[in-house]
Amino acid sequence: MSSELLQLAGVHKHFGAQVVLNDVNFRVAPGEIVGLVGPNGSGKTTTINVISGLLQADHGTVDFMGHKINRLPMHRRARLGINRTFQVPKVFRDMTVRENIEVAARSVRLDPREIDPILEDIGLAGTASRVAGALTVNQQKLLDLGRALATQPKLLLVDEIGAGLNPAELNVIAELLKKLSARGIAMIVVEHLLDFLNRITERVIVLGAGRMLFEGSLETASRDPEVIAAFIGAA
Ligand SMILES: Nc1ncnc2c1ncn2[C@@H]1O[C@H](COP(=O)(O)OP(=O)(O)OP(=O)(O)O)[C@@H](O)[C@H]1O
Repeated sequence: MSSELLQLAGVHKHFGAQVVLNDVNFRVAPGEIVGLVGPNGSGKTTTINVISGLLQADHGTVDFMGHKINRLPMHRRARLGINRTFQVPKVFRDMTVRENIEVAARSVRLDPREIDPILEDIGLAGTASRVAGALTVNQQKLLDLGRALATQPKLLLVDEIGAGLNPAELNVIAELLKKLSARGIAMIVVEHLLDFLNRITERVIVLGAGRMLFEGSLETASRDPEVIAAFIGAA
C-alpha cells in the first residue's frame, strides 16, 4: 500500500463536448496542505467534486488510502474520511451552532464529548446556542468547517474559504488550517487569494483549462511562463 493518502491518475471529466479535466495526476500525503489554483473555469471545483464523489471521473483513477474509490458514492467516501467545505457555507440556518455540529457528528457516530473541542477549535464555543442563520459569513464558514471536522476527516477539501473575509478573519482561518494539518488532516485548498495560500502551503497545483500546468512552490509558479500565460489569457 502506498504511503500517499490520495492519488489521482489520468483523471478526465467532460460536460457534454467540453473537456473540463484533462489527464489530471497528483498525490497528497497525510497532513499535507496542497493549494489548487487556476483561472476561473479551469476545473478546480470539478477536481474537488471528483474527489469527494459529487461527480465521477469519466476516465482515470482516484485512490484513497490505497483503495480505488472511483465508483463510491459521496457518503461512502465521507465515511472513509473525505469531507469538504463549500464556497457558500452549507449550514442549517434554523439550527443552533451546536446542533449543526451534532447533526454532522451523528453521521459518523462521533462521541458527543468531541463536540466541545470542535467548537473551541473553530472559535464558536461562545456562540454555540445561537442559530446559524444569525452568524456572520465568516462564522458560517467556520461552522461549515466545524461540520466537516465532526466527520473526523483524513482529507479536507476546502473550496474558496477566504473569499469575502477581512485580513484578521483570514489570519484566524490560516492558523486553524495549519493547526489541523499539524494534527494530520490533509487538505486540498482551492483559493484565489494567493497570499493566504502562501501562508499555509508549500506546494500548489496550477490548472489551466482542465490541464495541470504546474506543480511546485507558489513562488516558482508565479515565474512559470505557462502559468503566467494561462492567467493573462483568462483575464
Ligand atoms: N455541472 C456542470 N455542467 C456543465 N458544465 C459545468 C458543470 N460544472 C462546471 N462546469 C463547467 O466546467 C468548467 C470548470 O468549472 P469549475 O467550476 O470546475 O472551475 P473552477 O476552476 O472551480 O472555476 P471558479 O474559479 O470560477 O470557481 C467551467 O467551464 C464550468 O462552466
